[in-house]
Amino acid sequence: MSNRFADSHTSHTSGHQPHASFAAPGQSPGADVAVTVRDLHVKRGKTLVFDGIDVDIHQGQITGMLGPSGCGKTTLMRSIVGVQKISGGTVRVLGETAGSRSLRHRVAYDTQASSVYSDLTVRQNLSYFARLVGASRDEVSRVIARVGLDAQASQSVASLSGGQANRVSLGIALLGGPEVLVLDEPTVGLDPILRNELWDLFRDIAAEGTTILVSSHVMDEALRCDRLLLMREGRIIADTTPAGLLESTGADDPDAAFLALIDGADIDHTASATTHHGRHAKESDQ
Ligand SMILES: Nc1ncnc2c1ncn2[C@@H]1O[C@H](COP(=O)(O)OP(=O)(O)OP(=O)(O)O)[C@@H](O)[C@H]1O
Repeated sequence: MSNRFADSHTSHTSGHQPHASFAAPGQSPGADVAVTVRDLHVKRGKTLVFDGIDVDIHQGQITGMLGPSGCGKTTLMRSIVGVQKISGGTVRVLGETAGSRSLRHRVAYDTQASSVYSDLTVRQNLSYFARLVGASRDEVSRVIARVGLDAQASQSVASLSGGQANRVSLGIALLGGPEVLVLDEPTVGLDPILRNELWDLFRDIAAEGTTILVSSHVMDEALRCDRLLLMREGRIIADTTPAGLLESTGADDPDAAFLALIDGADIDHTASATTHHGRHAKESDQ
């Protein structure tokens, strides 16, 4: 069975509600920030994934989270959605603590591994999840059209192409019109044409005011984002824009830019490790 599941959804009636805005570093005061992460520490098993990271995600933008496998993209997404146990710091989403009950219907999460029922049709899948979130039958039809699956609505998910199946999963996350949409590698395994189609859809959804956080390790997808968080080994090595990334590194393409950043980050990492080390040494001296 294909495994995709949208963990939480916005209720149809909640709409886009006003929320507190935060001034983010490098942003003008009053700029709307949907997600604020401060000094986040996360340990998973024996792995210290984050040792104090700060992130801001701006409202109504597509923020891409890119970095090699294991750098912490899923862990950061899980922290934002509120399903990750954190050992320190704060994660605020739409002015509330991540994972708060009040966010359950305002934040949708499309994980890498979840549960679309492959033996059910597209409409049956959407209808099932719509019942869970209290979305209407009309909304199911609207979402099916939104993700371009009208012609496949009566087909079983098992009979769909990979790109179509991904759109079922995205449709489930869209039920209820979430204000924040967190998508973990939604284009993985898709050919460039299908990836392009899906990114066009993300762009349309963001244009309606939805904040989208999307992870990928395909660097060319970076160019489709408004904002980029580039990660490596549990650190944010750049919080930038596509143009800023190319400009600051002088690279012609995002792959080369990322490699250039890694070179620079290795220097930063040494500096930051020294700082941490120094602080810890001082603390242990006390
Ligand atoms: N359940 C777990 N127990 C122990 N360590 C874990 C667990 N889940 C993840 N990790 C470790 O945490 C780190 C970050 O993993 P994470 O899944 O967030 O990375 P990622 O960037 O999303 O990777 P990918 O692109 O492969 O999905 C990795 O070193 C991983 O091995």
